[in-house]
Amino acid sequence: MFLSIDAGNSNIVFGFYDNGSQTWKYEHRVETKREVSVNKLAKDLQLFFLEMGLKPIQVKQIGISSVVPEINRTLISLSESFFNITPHFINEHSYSSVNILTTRPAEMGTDLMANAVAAFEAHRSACIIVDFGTALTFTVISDKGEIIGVNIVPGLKTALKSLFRNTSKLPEVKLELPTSAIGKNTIHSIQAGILYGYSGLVKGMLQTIQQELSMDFTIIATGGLSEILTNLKDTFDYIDRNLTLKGIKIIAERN
Ligand SMILES: Nc1ncnc2c1ncn2[C@@H]1O[C@H](COP(=O)(O)OP(=O)(O)O)[C@@H](O)[C@H]1O
Ligand SMILES: CC(C)(COP(=O)(O)O)[C@@H](O)C(=O)NCCC(=O)O
Ligand SMILES: [K+]
Repeated sequence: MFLSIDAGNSNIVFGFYDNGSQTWKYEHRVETKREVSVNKLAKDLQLFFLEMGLKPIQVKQIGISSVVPEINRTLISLSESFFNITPHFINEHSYSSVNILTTRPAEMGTDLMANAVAAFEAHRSACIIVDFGTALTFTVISDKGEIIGVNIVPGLKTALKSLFRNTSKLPEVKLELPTSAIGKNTIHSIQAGILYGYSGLVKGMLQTIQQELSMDFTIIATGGLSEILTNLKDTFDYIDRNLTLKGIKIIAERN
């Protein structure tokens, strides 16, 4: 099995690709804690392996993308101690063949790079990837697979949490699309505001980008919150929750 580790600002995702069935057969998610120890992660994984009837020796290769530098060392140590494998830790040198048309290519999140590589590998067309994570990001890729640019907005949950934290009377609500965009009580008002507001943001951003470049793109959604805005299902050509895991595997295997 190949193990992709995708360390995001909210979750560390361990995705296991089974070569036999050619599927992402197992997935384990843990909350991202900046202070986490190797031991704690190893114990979590051990329990997961026990539940799934897996053994560490079944993992033959590991690729890691992290946008949380505080835990990089921990993830590398975990790969070495739990799996006895030196992982491919993705950095800006891992994808030197990809043309990045931004002014500071090294700054770009390796998760966004992984998304871009996986999307272009699958579709071979100009794409925009909308990643619904802690941040909501739009990554624009040309029909030659070049990274044209990125757009970063607070994610749905991040916006909601910030509203809750910065007000006295507003509660943290469930991220569920209400039937009406006009709120009739506080909870409904927040849900309508965040969910219909973000639907408009996503549609508007995609339209603005496509107009600016005078071309159409294949639109791919990914990330933990990619299925919350159910009213956007016609806006996306594809929803692929495993896009980042796939990209990590492709990049690691090329290196
Ligand atoms: N299946 C799910 N259903 C609802 N919320 C989810 C699901 N998966 C992840 N989330 C939440 O979505 C948010 C973004 O998750 P994720 O895409 O993993 O973020 P990141 O990549 O920034 O760590 C987090 O708050 C996470 O708890
Ligand atoms: C934009 C991000 C915060 C997204 O992270 P996530 O929401 O997946 O946790 C991450 O890709 C990042 O820290 N990027 C570095 C800045 C950049 O991509 O330009
Ligand atoms: K992510």
